[in-house]
This record gives sequence, C-alpha cells and structure tokens, in this order.
Amino acid sequence: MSTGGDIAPKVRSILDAARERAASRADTGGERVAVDARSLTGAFEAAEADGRVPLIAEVKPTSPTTDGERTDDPVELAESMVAGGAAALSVLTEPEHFGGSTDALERIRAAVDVPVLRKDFVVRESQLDAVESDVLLLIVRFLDEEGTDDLADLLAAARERGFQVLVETHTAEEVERALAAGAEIVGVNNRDLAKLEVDLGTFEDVAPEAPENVTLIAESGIATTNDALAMREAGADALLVGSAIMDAAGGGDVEANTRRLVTAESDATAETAADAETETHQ
Ligand SMILES: O=C(O)c1ccccc1NCC(=O)[C@H](O)[C@H](O)COP(=O)(O)O
Repeated sequence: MSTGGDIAPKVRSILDAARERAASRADTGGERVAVDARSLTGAFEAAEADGRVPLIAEVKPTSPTTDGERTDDPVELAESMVAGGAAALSVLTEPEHFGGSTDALERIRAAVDVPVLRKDFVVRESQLDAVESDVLLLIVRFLDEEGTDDLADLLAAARERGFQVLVETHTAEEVERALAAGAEIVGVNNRDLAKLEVDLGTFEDVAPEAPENVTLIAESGIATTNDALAMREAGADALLVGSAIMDAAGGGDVEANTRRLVTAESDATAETAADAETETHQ
C-alpha cells in the first residue's frame, strides 16, 4: 500500500535515501546483531523515583527543519545530556539529512550507561543489523510506503535481535495499527511528516487512544518547561526532545537545556510551595 502523495518532499527524500541504504545493506549481507539491551522503562522508572521528568534527549546535529548544524563531538554532547539528567538518549544515525552516523551511536553507547535509541528511518529488515542499540524506532507512516516491510514483521524481527521497539505514530488510527502490530512502547510525534509542521495538540488529542499498559512518549516540538508540563499533564510517560536541547542555531549549553526540562515538575512544585508560603505570611 502507498499513501505516499501526502508526504512532504523533504521527507520523501529521507525515505528514498533509507530505501537505498536498505538495498545496499541487503546486497552486502552482513551479520545479524544480538543486542543485550538496557531497559528503557526501567530508566523511566528510575527517573520518576528520582523526581526527574523521564526524558530522552536527542543527539541531532541538524535536520530538514533546523537552522544550522552542531558540529561538536557527539559523545561530549551525549555525556552533557546525561549529566543534565536525561533518562535515555536518542541518536540520529541518518547521515544525509540529519548529520548522524552509526559510528557516533556506537561511540555514544560505549560512553554512557543509559539506554540509547537508534533514530533512523528503518523500512527493511536488512537495516536492523547496521548497528546495536537498546531501542529501535519504527515509524508507522513510513511503513505504508511501497518497497517497505510490514510493521508487525519488522517489530518481531527487531525483538528477535534483542531490541526494544519504539513505534512512532501521529494519529489515533496509527496508534491502533501500532497496538495491533504488538507495540508496547508508542510515540506520538507532534511533527506532521506530511507538512513538517509541529502542533503539541497532536499528543493531547491522540494520547487518550493509548491504553494504560502502553509506555507513551510525546515526541517533537517540546521547547519550554510549560510544553513539558503540558505533555506530562496529557499523559506522557516520557518526552523525546531534540532541537530545544541541541540549540543548533545558538550553540547553547546542552547540559543546562536538558536539566531545565528534566526539573520542570520539581521546579513547578517548588514554585507553588513558595507562592503558598508567601500567601500565608501576607
Ligand atoms: O526534525 C525534523 O526536521 C524532521 C524532519 C523530517 C522527518 C523527521 C524529523 N524529525 C525526527 C524526529 O522525530 C525528531 O528529531 C524528534 O522527535 C525530536 O524533535 P524535536 O524536539 O522537535 O527536535
């Protein structure tokens, strides 16, 4: 099935590149990976117990919607994110549009002890063996396209290799399809891959479709502490944040940017308590 006419030209170019990489990997064969994965839900629980907002911070040097590129050492960026309290990391491995690489992911995973998500556009089983990671992303919308494998088959193939799988959706219908395929970790992307526009209302609208036993992640467009609080209020078990932490245009402090979002809830609670205290003394 292909509903491909809806996809933005920049996203179509990403998908075409993913198909080409899948074909070249299939040609060269290559060994099947066997992952000893660090638990993503365990990392979220540890963050919650510690009063931190469970956050996946994304090493995203650039993107089709980013002004500029961050050329710092990806391992240093990743270590700063962990120092800022990130429960897990996401690492772009797509080279042509996001400046990522499998080499960067390998180096980061060796340097940190939190779970690492491989952020790429996986459409064929042969792509699963490009590199080991704790979590793998599958995007429902992309697996509609011609020349891609079936979502349930890919999910099973990824689990057979030891990956935990984050299945990304954008609509209630895609959440249903993710669940029917057996997804246990579901992301709702606030970025519409058809128009590349971001609307945090997407997560708020779609989240009620996911049952309680699913780990639900709000992805994209989360920039401020208020955004983080709104996504948590709407039911996000965790947040996935790239651009606001990377700050490619400003080259800002990645550790401080991470900490600001991770402490959003504890800071809000402290502020409310301080306001109550002030009122009592007036
Ligand atoms: O980020 C993009 O420009 C983009 C363009 C086309 C397809 C996917 C894209 N992003 C992938 C992502 O899912 C985000 O990197 C991730 O959710 C973080 O989003 P943000 O915090 O808004 O950087």
